[in-house]
Amino acid sequence: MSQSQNQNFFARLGERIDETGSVVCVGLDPDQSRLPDEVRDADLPRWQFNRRIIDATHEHAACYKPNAAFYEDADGWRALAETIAYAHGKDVPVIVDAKRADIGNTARQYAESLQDLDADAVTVNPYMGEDSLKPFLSTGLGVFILCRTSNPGGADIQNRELEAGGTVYEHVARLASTWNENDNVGLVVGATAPDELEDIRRQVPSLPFLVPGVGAQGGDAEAAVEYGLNEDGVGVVNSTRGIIFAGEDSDDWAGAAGQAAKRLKERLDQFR
Ligand SMILES: O=c1ccn([C@@H]2O[C@H](COP(=O)(O)O)[C@@H](O)[C@H]2O)c(=O)[nH]1
Repeated sequence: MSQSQNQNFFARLGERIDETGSVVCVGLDPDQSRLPDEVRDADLPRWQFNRRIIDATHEHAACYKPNAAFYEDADGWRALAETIAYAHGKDVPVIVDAKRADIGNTARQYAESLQDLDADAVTVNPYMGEDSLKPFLSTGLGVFILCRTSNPGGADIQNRELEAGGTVYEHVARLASTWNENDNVGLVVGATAPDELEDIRRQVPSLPFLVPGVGAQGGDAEAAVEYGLNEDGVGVVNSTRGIIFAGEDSDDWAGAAGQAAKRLKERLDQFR
């Protein structure tokens, strides 16, 4: 277990938010078809890209969020491990957006491999129920449970009304509270669903949210801050393509990412 995994994730995240004055979660999804020429021929281009993005953005980053989908090959896993170590060197916690869950025996392997990678937190999918999440909940990892996702189809299942009353996403939010025995549970709630964000915040005032969907997905930044942060001001708002590819056509692509992270921090600050 790393030093960062010894401290409660949300306590550490709260400290980082205080240190930087930022609730920006910078996504690190190094789409290989969009990497600048400068890093394409390097050893581990995704890692070289991330290193430059981290250098340019860390002052404005409450945390980083690499999405596992962009690393799921042999070189990718190495690039992800280097990226996490480098972010830690800058004192920034890392959420691996992996949306994991499985039967307990398999989920244990997922949880162990994320701990080996030195992730600080992970996203998980609640669809398979409590036993599929227990291996994550019982670690030192922060665990963000998908509650109301930002994609257009997020409403298909998550907004369904239950016969017993309330919606599926409300049920997930309530269950998540009961699974929070180790104070390490948060929720993923998209900024593209501001009404649901407000509703979920009312149901669970103390859980921190990871709010994706501002930037490229056009979500509501004000609602993301107003409802994404818990009563202690802990929670983060993610933007990925809007930051890391802000300078896609520029020679100073890393500088442009730094400026985009700073601009988002300042925009979100207006609502804190
Ligand atoms: O509901 C969700 C859950 C996860 N994501 C992930 O966040 C980033 C968003 O990237 P943008 O470029 O800022 O759109 C990406 O990794 C998604 O897979 C999400 O968008 N919505």
